[in-house]
Amino acid sequence: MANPFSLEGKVALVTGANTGIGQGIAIALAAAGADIAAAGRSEPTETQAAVEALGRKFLSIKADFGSTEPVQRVVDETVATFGKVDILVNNAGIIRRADSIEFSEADWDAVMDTNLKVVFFLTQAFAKQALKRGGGKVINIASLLSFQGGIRVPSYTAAKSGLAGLTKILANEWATKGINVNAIAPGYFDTNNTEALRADQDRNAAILARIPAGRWGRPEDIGGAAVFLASSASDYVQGITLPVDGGWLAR
Ligand SMILES: NC(=O)c1ccc[n+]([C@@H]2O[C@H](COP(=O)([O-])OP(=O)(O)OC[C@H]3O[C@@H](n4cnc5c(N)ncnc54)[C@H](O)[C@@H]3O)[C@@H](O)[C@H]2O)c1
Ligand SMILES: O=C(O)C(=O)C[C@H](O)[C@H](O)CO
Repeated sequence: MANPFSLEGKVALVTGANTGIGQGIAIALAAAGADIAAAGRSEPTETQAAVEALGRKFLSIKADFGSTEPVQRVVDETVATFGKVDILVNNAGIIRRADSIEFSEADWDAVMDTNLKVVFFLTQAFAKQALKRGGGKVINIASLLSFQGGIRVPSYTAAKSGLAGLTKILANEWATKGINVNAIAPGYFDTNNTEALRADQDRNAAILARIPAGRWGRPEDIGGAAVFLASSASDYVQGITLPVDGGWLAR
């Protein structure tokens, strides 16, 4: 039996792959055999070196996902270099924290645009080329706040809950057309995104006390779930949001 987790010959487009969770995912996909197109606004970092050390190709695409402007270009540039895109990982995302009573329209729009609207239109651009080629895999990076309310993050919770719903509708639409659409819900991971939470001693302690695994997640904790959802091992898995949370939701 062929290895169902192999990504040999596959091309993955990962947004926000130069840091944190996106970096963990890009390196794991490369270790499973995929070439990587990394689209985002930051410079290539150790992600590029790690992917190339694994013998895979790495393409860096500059893109600001604060609007839908770059979505078609990002898919086109990946296809121009690699001939196709098999796997899309919608990882780039932002968070804004404030009480709902004073939450600004600018912060609402920024989070909803980057974390939800742009994800939809990038996925649409990806699917147009994937459908012509017989299919592909979409992985959306959701959150525990796809399931729970959270604290002082109204637009983030709305966007990540919406992303779990979007994952289901797209899975429904494309399940017979060879595209799998699933999501991963990371728990509390030690990245830029959560720096402010670790800087607050009380909040940090409360978070750690609630995680059965007893520690923050690390970027390398997320790769296995991404390889599963990117590979033929998950061909009959559709529309799920898979927690990778050290047991947070089990508590
Ligand atoms: N850290 C956590 O605990 C946690 C938990 C659940 C979900 N997430 C999600 O994981 C994803 C990655 O976040 P992270 O924790 O690795 O933090 P991070 O800040 O290191 O990563 C976010 C990435 O998205 C990119 N990005 C953000 N806005 C962008 C824009 N307008 N254009 C282009 N790129 C942009 C950043 O450059 C960065 O590379 C996000 O969607 C986040 O919501 C994080
Ligand atoms: O609750 C917060 O303030 C967060 O930062 C949420 C985390 O980033 C994460 O999305 C939880 O899964």
